[in-house]
Amino acid sequence: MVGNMTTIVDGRALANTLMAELQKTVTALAQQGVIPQLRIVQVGDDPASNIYIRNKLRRAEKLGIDAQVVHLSATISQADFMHVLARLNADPTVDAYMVQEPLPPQIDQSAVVAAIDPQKDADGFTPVNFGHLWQGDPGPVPATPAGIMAILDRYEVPIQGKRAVVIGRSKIVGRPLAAMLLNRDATVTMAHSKTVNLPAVTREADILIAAVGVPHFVTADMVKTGAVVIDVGINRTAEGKVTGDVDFAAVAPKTALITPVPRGVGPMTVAMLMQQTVNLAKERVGHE
Ligand SMILES: NC(=O)C1=CN([C@@H]2O[C@H](COP(=O)(O)OP(=O)(O)OC[C@H]3O[C@@H](n4cnc5c(N)ncnc54)[C@H](OP(=O)(O)O)[C@@H]3O)[C@@H](O)[C@H]2O)C=CC1
Ligand SMILES: Nc1nc(=O)c2c([nH]1)NC[C@@H]1CN(c3ccc(C(=O)N[C@@H](CCC(=O)O)C(=O)O)cc3)C=[N+]21
Repeated sequence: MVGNMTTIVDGRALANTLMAELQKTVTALAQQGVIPQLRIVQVGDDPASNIYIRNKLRRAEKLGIDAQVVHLSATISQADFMHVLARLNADPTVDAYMVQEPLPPQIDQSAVVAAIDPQKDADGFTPVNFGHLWQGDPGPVPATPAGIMAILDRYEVPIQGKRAVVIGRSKIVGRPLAAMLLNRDATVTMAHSKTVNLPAVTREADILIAAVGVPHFVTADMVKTGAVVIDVGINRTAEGKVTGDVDFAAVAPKTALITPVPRGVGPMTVAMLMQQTVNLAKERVGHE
């Protein structure tokens, strides 16, 4: 075992470093009279969403970004929801907004995402920005995969030519992350619930990313010695603690670098949302 050679990522410290850098930009914008405006659309009262949104508001306040929650009833109709989005699109004072997921079943998630103005798309979830990402063009991108790429870069993990395996193909993590890794010249495999003999696939990975939503899903036998392992999972235990998708105690000693949960990818997600909000505000000022 090479346990003494394992780097454990400190996502909170890295997020703090990036936010200190971003602070300079926010201060400079404030001197021009510009305060970045972020809106978070929340539908209902999902307890996990409450925690994430609180983290986002706290971070924004610290930076001097004006972030406000647009709170909608869990029983809102599709038509009323679309009106809210149209208002946000038309409001010239709003730089960026996001619709927190999950959404209630009566809401058509694809229609909602497609209705967001791509120039205000804080999450990079709109079809237009997804298209830009898969074409390798610039634009707003989803925060969680952006945070993962920032971790890889700041910890100087080589990506070009490496074999990356992403477990999970969601719109918010797996798919955009695969595009980002591909754009950086990794050889990317997207694994999911229909993948046959998953451990054989994951053992090939130089960079293994788990975005599954199942505690302890990635076990030591699935990991190549010396691999980089990124754990995206946020799973709540019966005792109310959060745990990732990786069996950390067993897997960490085999890895060159691993992210913990909490304090791994999660804080980076919030940091990337802030960065993107500032970027979109800068673009608005540039167009004025
Ligand atoms: N740290 C952060 O900032 C964030 C954390 N998360 C966390 O990441 C995790 C994943 O979230 P999200 O991407 O939204 O998840 P989804 O539930 O949308 O997707 C899960 C993915 O895992 C795949 N999967 C499920 N079971 C298996 C299996 N047995 N073998 C292989 N693949 C499987 C599914 O495959 P299939 O498509 O075939 O069904 C699906 O693609 C969750 O724990 C979530 O809380 C999410 C967003 C941000
Ligand atoms: N439109 C949309 N965009 C999202 O980006 C989005 C979403 N919907 N729905 C849910 C997921 C999840 N997500 C997280 C944000 C912060 C932490 C976070 O701050 N985590 C901390 C604290 C964890 C805790 O204590 O719960 C940590 O991992 O250390 C985690 C997860 C964003 N998501």
